[in-house]
Amino acid sequence: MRDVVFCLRRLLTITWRLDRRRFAAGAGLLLLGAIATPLLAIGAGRLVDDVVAGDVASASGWALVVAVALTGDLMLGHFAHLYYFELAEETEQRFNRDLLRLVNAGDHLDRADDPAFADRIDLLRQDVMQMRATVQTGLQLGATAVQVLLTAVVLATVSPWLLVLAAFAVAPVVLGRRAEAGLQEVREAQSSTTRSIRALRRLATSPASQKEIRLNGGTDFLLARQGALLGTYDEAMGRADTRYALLRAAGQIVFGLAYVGAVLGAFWLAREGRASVGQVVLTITLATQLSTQMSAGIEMLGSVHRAAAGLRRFVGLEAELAAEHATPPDGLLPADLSDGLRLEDVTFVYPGTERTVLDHVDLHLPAGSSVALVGENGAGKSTLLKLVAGLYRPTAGRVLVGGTDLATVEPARWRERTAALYQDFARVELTLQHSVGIGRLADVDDESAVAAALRRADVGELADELAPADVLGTGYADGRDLSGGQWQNLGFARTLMRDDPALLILDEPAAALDALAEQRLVDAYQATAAEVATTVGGVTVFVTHRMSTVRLADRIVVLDAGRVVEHGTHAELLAAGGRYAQLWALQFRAYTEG
Ligand SMILES: Nc1ncnc2c1ncn2[C@@H]1O[C@H](COP(=O)(O)OP(=O)(O)OP(=O)(O)O)[C@@H](O)[C@H]1O
Repeated sequence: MRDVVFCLRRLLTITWRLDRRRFAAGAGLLLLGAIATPLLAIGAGRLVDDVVAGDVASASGWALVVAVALTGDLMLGHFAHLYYFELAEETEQRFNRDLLRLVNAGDHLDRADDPAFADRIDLLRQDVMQMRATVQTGLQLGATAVQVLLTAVVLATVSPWLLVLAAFAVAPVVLGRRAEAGLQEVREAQSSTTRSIRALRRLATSPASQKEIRLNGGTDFLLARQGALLGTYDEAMGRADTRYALLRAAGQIVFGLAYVGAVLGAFWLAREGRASVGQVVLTITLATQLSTQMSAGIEMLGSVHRAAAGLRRFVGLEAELAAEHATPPDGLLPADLSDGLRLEDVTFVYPGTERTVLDHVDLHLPAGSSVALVGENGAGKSTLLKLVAGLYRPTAGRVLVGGTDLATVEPARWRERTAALYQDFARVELTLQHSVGIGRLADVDDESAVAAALRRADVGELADELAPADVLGTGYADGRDLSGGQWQNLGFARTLMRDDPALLILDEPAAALDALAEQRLVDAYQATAAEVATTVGGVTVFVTHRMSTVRLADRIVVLDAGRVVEHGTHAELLAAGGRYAQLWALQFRAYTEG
């Protein structure tokens, strides 16, 4: 019961604050409807007594009361619905906004990269739907409680003994609650199965994976796996559902027996001359209403209970994130960044994993230099880029910017000075103007700034083909989808919206580009790197597997299994005859033999 009280108090307080007018109107109409139901029973009882006594005038009056109560009973709920429907929608929007904030809370990516976190967010999205429904259910539950109370009071006017019936009505509630709790436990125990089912569904339906799955005829394979998981889930839930139904039925039987007792008791009172025919009718009507109210109440309690579990998850995550970000660093960047970037004995392990991805890395990236990171797949290049961008904090060691530990700098300060295009660049499905402009929020609507960024990225042809107001992507009915390379080009332009970065990061910026576009990008990148170096002394760090681009860098750093194994200029590393020289020879041979 604590859960129910917690949920209703929290949720109804939120809805009350969101829209007092709709709340008051919806709740008021529901309450009036709640009063109409017992009034109907009272009117019907009195009407019968007047008919038996032949009192036409009074009978007409009570008939009118019955008619009004009946109309109220039927109509008020509908009118209330108009109000609480919108209230529920506002509440859903508010929770969705909060969820978005929670997902994007914090200045680091520790959470965003964590699949368990993604799963929690997935679950919270469903919880929000449940909470939306509970706004309506919560108000209806309040009205039902009032109905039950009034029904009990009216029953007591016939005979206080009839209150025993109301007491027996508690049995289905208690057993129903226990049944619901059991169901919830099984649902939670099955959460890893439902998580796998969701992951398979995503795999089978996401546009990114669908092509390959179809080509390989993998649909049946996925369906079979999903079928097996669904089988496990259905078996566990089937057993729980049966138990649930039996417990609820037991509660209803207890109440049913009490109901028969109450009706027989009313007959007995009438036969003894201690109750009128009308009071027998009243008792039968109220007892029937009580049964309906109790069973509706149990349903509603179950729904509130489910919402309470969701709300606790929500509040828990809020508290967790608030504690994590309680004291973010608030230091400033040093005015003098001439020392460039330094990694001092940096070791890194992704949160929730055990493998060391960067292992005691010491590195100096001088101001105004361009640095290429080279290494095999999984060597740790992208991870190093995320660390210098401040998206992750080193597990051990320090990243220094202009001699200041990045861990002490307010994250937003460093973000303002960092421009990055990552390997898994975003397809920002907005208008061309916003898709590029979002790279520097202050200029998001500035057409000339976007045009300049497109020019710097040398993607003029694409820009000529599109108008700033053209909507991009498949997320909109009239959106225009772009090729992978075109999206990457726009990503590059977005990165170049910042024209004064202290750090410019390009992680495989040409992976999706054709040869011509790649050459353009390399030229544009070189021009930008040179500009960044001379104007603001910025450092450009890039990752590419194409050695012809790597050689253009001032310094080359070779990573192997999370360690820096070589660094120097192209000429120095060739002369050293180490790993870099091998890689160079390999690609050079491939070209000449090809
Ligand atoms: N979010 C993550 N959570 C856990 N491990 C990760 C995560 N991202 C990367 N890794 C692991 O860290 C190691 C280094 O990955 P990283 O992406 O830095 O390599 P890379 O050198 O950039 O590789 P590639 O050339 O393939 O892009 C890999 O073993 C990878 O599996």
